[in-house]
Amino acid sequence: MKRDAMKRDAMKRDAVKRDRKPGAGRDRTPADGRGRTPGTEPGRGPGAGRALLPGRVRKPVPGRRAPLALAVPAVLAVAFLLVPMAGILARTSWGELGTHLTSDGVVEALRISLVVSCWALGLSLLLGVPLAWLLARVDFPGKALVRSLVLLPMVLPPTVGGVALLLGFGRRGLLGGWLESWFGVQLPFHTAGAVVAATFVSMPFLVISLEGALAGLHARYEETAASLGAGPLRVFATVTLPMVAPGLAAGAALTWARALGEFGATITFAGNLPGVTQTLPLQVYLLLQDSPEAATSVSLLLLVVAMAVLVALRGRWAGGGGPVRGRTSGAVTRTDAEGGGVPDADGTWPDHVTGASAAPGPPAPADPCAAATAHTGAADAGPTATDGPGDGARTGRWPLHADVTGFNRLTLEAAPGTTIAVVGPNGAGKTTLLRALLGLTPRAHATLTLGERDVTTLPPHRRDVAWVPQDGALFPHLTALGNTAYGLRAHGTARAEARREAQRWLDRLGVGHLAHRRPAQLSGGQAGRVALARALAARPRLLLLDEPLAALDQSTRAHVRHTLRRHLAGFGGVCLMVTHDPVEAVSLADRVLVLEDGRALQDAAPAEVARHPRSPWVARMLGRNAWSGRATADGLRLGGTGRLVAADPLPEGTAALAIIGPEAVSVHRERPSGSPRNVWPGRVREITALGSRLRVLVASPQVPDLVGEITPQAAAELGLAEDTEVWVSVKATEVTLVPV
Ligand SMILES: Nc1ncnc2c1ncn2[C@@H]1O[C@H](COP(=O)(O)OP(=O)(O)OP(=O)(O)O)[C@@H](O)[C@H]1O
Repeated sequence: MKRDAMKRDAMKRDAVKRDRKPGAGRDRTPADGRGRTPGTEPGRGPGAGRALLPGRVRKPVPGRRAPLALAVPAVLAVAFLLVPMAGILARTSWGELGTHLTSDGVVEALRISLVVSCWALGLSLLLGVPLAWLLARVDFPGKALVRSLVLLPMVLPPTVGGVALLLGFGRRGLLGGWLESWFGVQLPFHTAGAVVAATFVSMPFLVISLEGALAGLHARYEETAASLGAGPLRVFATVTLPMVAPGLAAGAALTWARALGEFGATITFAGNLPGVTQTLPLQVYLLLQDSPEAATSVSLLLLVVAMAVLVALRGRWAGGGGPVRGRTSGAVTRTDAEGGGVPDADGTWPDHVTGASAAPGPPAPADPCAAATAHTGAADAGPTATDGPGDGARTGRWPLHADVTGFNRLTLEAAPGTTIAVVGPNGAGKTTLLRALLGLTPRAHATLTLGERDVTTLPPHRRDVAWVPQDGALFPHLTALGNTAYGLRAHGTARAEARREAQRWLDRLGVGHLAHRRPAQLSGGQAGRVALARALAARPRLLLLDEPLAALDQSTRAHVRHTLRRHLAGFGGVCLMVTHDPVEAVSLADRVLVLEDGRALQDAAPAEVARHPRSPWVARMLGRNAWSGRATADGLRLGGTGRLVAADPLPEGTAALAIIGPEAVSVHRERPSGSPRNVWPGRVREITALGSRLRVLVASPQVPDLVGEITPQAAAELGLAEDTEVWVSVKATEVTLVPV
């Protein structure tokens, strides 16, 4: 009964809260890399990387006219760039173009150029991709210096670069002699030397472009993939690379184009040997002396290639980091799955990547608990299983024990199947607690045992702890089905079976018909359900939900809450669910854990928390008035002169909270006579609708603000409006005192 009453309360409160809540994309701290527009993380990464991504520039305001003082120099700048290009076009001998471009020398130089630029691109990818990842993802001493070093060849005069290469890799260079005597490798005057020179000059384009893209890709995509069971390399291949594909493609194209046009470093380091190191730019230089028309023709060729690359890149630069919600086509270039170890859009990687057999596995159990058990069997057979005999894993039930230190300081014990709502004000440490349990933050450390298995020292992908971050973090390059199958594939389920089971999960969550849509084509609520399906399908032993229903509208919220309750009921692990929503806390949780400053202020059943909230924040979250003070013989002395009479006083001097339900507050136009012991004058500050009732906020000079709840009819009869002078009263029997 009490619980029902509390739910009703909470529902009302929920409606008010919804009005206040800005919704899914609400502001959050970027701490630990969370809570931003999906896919992007402003403020991180090198400015240089961003500078190479003109597509990120804010759209111009339509109809805005440029001030003359800016327009004139801008036009001059364009003209300055255009005139030399126009010069090439104007002076080209079009009749002889074919002859010039097919002469032996030019064809040979073109061949060398293509060989050199393709090798330079290959080398840049091989070395530059890991370097970009390191710069974007890892903090290490001297990082700024390394980044400057990477960028140096872009600003260094190429001839100086060539000299530097000579002194490093030339015959008398630091490494040159050693390279020659040990490996017989000579770089100067060899094509390999031209490749080295071109790589030296062009690799920075790849690194900064990719670093910018990686820095813009929010880490939670990779973290979520890890929580679904994917190891670091798999995460890199199946999430990171596909999501930064536009940035990588842009960087690769620029790198290739720059290598194709390389001149200064090549001639200084590798020389100008026809058929060996003489590339097209060197050929242009030579032709300029003997045959200026031919030089113009070859220049035109290089100009056209460079222009073609830039035109082809137009719009793709914008990809940079992760795709932004709502951007549909072209934002993410899917890397082909065939043989590449990259998932297809539906989700799943070729079996050779997962090591799973192509044969369909056993049919998936119909309910999640059974599914979890089935998975456990597989996991236990694997090399990571450390469960001892008699482990709950065999029965698919995993109690939780966690000792958390650092920012959070608490011990958590929970029986299998327990759902704990984690509540607390902003900054209380809710998300930090989840991240500590995942092993994702250095800010708090959790000693974690799930079943008999101590996972404390295991990396996130081997903990069997699934995480649904606040915005779901669906992988934008995969369909809903692909997202849901991700964890199954990471755990080695064969492709066909993973897809079948993923489809079943989507069906259960009511989004089966959207299986082939990508996240950008889903509404917030649909995406939330897919994120839940994905986490549940991964068959975790501990499920972490960070405000799972926050993005949903009221009716969807009710539906998904119902579905979630059903699935959580069959779940053999523990579920921790961060929420600001009292309805969620009350209707889904067996326990409510109240955090404040990283500590557990209260950990009790929802009804108990509602009856005796130990913090004003929780009381208010549950829609109740909460005043703190010190117990007196007949009630509570509030700060200042305020007094409150309670029917069940606490020992005098006890620090306590007085909890008053809004329905217990009566509002009058005249001072009431009769039984109420608590009567104060006040003024209506605000009236808000809450379902079929009104909440009236009254400010009083004698006590803290008080919220009362009345019917619209009563409000009309009292003639209430903002600023109306009123009296409020509360019976002593309606005041609950809770020691804090
Ligand atoms: N990476 C970080 N570096 C430094 N401080 C951080 C980091 N992440 C979080 N914090 C701080 O730790 C405290 C707890 O943050 P946390 O995100 O866990 O709170 P929360 O309870 O989840 O808050 P909210 O309700 O706003 O999501 C806050 O004071 C926050 O500013």
